[in-house]
Amino acid sequence: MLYSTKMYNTGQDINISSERLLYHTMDGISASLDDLGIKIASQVVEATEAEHHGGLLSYCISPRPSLESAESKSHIPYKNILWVEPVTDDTGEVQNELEVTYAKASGKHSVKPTTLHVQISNYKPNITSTQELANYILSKAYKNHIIEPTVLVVINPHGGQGKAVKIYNSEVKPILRAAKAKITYQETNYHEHAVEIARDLDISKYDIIACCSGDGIPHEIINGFFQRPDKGVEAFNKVAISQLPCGSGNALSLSTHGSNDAALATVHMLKAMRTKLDLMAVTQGVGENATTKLSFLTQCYGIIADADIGTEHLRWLGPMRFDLGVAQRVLNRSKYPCELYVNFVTKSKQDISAHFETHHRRVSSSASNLESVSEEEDYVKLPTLTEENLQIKGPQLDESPPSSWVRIDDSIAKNINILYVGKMPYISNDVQFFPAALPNDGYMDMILTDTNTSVLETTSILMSLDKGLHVHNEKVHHAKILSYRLVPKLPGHNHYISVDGESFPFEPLQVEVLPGVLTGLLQGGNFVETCYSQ
Ligand SMILES: Nc1ncnc2c1ncn2[C@@H]1O[C@H](COP(=O)(O)OP(=O)(O)OP(=O)(O)O)[C@@H](O)[C@H]1O
Repeated sequence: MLYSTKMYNTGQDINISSERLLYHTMDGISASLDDLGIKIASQVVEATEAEHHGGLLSYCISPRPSLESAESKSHIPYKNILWVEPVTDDTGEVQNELEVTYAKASGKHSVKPTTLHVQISNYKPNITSTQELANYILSKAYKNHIIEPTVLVVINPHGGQGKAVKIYNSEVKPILRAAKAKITYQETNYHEHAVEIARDLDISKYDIIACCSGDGIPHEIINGFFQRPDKGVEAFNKVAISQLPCGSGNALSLSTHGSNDAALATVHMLKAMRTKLDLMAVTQGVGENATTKLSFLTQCYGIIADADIGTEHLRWLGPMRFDLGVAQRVLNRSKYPCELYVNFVTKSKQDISAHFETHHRRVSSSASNLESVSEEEDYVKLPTLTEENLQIKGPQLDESPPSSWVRIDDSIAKNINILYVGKMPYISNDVQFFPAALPNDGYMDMILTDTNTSVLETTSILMSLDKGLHVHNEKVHHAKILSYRLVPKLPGHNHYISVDGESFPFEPLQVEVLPGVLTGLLQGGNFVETCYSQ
């Protein structure tokens, strides 16, 4: 999947701090612990500042505001710490020093693991050995996260125009290794191989499936779980699914880890909070031919689906093919008539803002409560899923939609140019298409535009996608919904329906939310910031 060409940042990963540390990494420098991390003794910093005029060591990833308050120059926040263990001498005897491995800033938007030796002066009286001290720091570094997780890496070697394996080896693996994750490596050998991998997986072996790919592999893993005899109940309960951005479309990573950089996303994944995410059940066909697949990201009909999937033959053009495809269809006033039935939740854009604020505030405050709970009551317990949660409740496609569903007026439905429904805010690096999307509010966001809007206005709407401001344009229909049915009313030739960026049959489809099915890994239990949360 591919959306938009501009390669600047979401603004989420500029949180890498420019704070600096100045010392030789193996000196066993004096340090102390504070609430936020390891504080290097000020005299060490001063002495080494005088010594060094360049080659500074900088560090720090900062997914959430808690790091912004970290002290400058002399501080390694717990959030950056990947591993801590006692230093041993040549004979294997444990020394009074710790080896700390942490994520250090590398370039503007990335990180790499770096190691240093510290001597901590202040620690709790009940800590009686260097190993206990290391364990204590690790428990702070991985508060509400799994220490040494077992990770199944599923990698699409063709992802990211063939760069996925290289990105994994150079950026992802060093971070996973530094964090002592237990890695199982599995390449996909053909389309839908990841469905089989997830369907047949021994889930008892893994904490996380890390898809080193675009959004296609997480889509397949989720659907592989759904094909298990229990519809994936046990798998969804046990294993968190995450994406490390190695593909051309990395919406899952952008929306959850806030980064298109694979190393930074890996650190964020390791430090993220297990959080329940809603999925969407997409049904096509009737009777015995009815099939339901799960969608975690989007369904799309109209200009954007055609500009993405309908321009595959222009791959040689690179990412530009998508923008050209959209521009051509906007200028041609392309329209995509359909019948559209929607089960609305919100009636106005004010309702959406109010809903977002309430839900977002609730999640943020429960996440900060979790941060402040004692070390003993450490781990987040998620609600347990049952098969009931995966039951499809909507009518068959050959039955009438329920009377509570609104049929969209023909003045709009016959003139649609973009119908886009989503569950995650970012669909590409510079496009927050669904800025009001929430991880587990039980609703989808529907966005609709039609050709009653002028070319100029449509262009201006598309130009405001980077900041998510398009949703405030009065010509853009935006609502929180529970379910919908789309019946395309144009021939399928050269037209597409895309689900999570994958091409689906060009025929009627019905979609409903399945609340809280997927176990995902989110920073503080929320999606990254959007124009709604800022
Ligand atoms: N070994 C393989 N050979 C061919 N196709 C594969 C292979 N492994 C995975 N695929 C398919 O590649 C598609 C795209 O995967 P993914 O989203 O991970 O990558 P991407 O770089 O974002 O790709 P694209 O730009 O094609 O969307 C998926 O449909 C997946 O089934």
